[in-house]
Amino acid sequence: MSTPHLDAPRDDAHRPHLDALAEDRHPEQMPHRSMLFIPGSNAAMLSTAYIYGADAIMFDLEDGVALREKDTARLLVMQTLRSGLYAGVETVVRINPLDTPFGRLDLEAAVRAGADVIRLPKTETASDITELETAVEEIERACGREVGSTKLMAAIESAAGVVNAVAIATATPRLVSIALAGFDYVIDMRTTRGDGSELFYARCAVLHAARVAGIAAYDVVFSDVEDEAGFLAEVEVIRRLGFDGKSLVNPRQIDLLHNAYAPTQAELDHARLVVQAAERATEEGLGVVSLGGKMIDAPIIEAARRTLRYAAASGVRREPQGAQS
Ligand SMILES: CC(=O)SCCNC(=O)CCNC(=O)[C@H](O)C(C)(C)COP(=O)(O)OP(=O)(O)OC[C@H]1O[C@@H](n2cnc3c(N)ncnc32)[C@H](O)[C@@H]1OP(=O)(O)O
Ligand SMILES: O=C([O-])CC(=O)C(=O)O
Ligand SMILES: [Mg+2]
Repeated sequence: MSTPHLDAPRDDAHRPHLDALAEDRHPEQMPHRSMLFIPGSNAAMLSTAYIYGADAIMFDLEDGVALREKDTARLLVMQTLRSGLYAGVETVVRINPLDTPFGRLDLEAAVRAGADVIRLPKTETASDITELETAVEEIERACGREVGSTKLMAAIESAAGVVNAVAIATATPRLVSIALAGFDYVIDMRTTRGDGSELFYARCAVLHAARVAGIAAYDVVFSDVEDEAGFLAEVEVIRRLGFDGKSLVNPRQIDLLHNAYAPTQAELDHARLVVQAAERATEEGLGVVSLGGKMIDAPIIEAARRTLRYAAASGVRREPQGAQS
């Protein structure tokens, strides 16, 4: 099967002058749309996946790796992190839970090799995160990594995790994002994946927790990589709810997701006008900003800046073939 977007040059024609307009390029202000899972035991995927353009790459040591391959996967991921191949991408390592025989070994390897973020699966309580933080700090001190430089993220995979989502999301400033993990969650809830109604409460709870904490929120993986329409329908739901993005299992899903999060040309044009009007008002020392006779307030300016950031990251939305006028 072919690998779309592998050889395609980045299409910068959609991105004129946007970098200058998206004024804040600090990593915390950048979109967190896509986090691509790579099984840590798959050497071929590890050696090529930096080319796909995901916002973050997640090297998996947990459920995507067979028991007999746990040690090999840990070594492979460590070597990959040290290789420098992923220098331009946010690197995330999903470790095994700390109460398994592999968790501490995974953590030690990931922190020492310089992972940007540790993803803790099956997080159920705030103390799961504070315990992780204590262990990370010990390793940072032991290996000379700056204390606090390893960020954390929590994956919520159970009813307990959902109920404790706010406490988890606010457990430490090291926590930069939170993800809902649908497969384990529906098992815990004694249901199955369906039309999305089975995830509605959990999605809202995780999302509200993320917003209270001021961190990014990732939605569940969509496992049928052949079902493009189903994937896009799910993306539209989670984008409308307010998720920053999704965990992904296949490179083909990256561009579909980024395009769905890109603003339309009309949204971009409006955002530019709003930001320009706001900047003019600041220069002229005016307290109130007006555009076309309408007052523009802070939330509108913030939304416009967010639109520019998304456009800077992925250009203007391409409509599906046949939908263009
Ligand atoms: C519930 C959970 O815990 S989910 C998390 C654990 N699961 C995972 O990590 C699954 C990761 N994904 C995969 O293994 C695969 O994408 C599958 C099994 C879902 C689909 O496999 P395929 O149908 O073979 O994928 P596809 O045909 O699109 O592969 C095309 C190319 O993309 C590569 N590729 C596929 N998935 C990935 C990935 N996640 N990361 C990097 N490269 C990938 C393939 O190696 C292949 O490369 P090649 O053309 O150089 O040979
Ligand atoms: O963490 C994820 O996104 C995938 C996962 O483990 C799950 O759905 O159970
Ligand atoms: Mg899981």
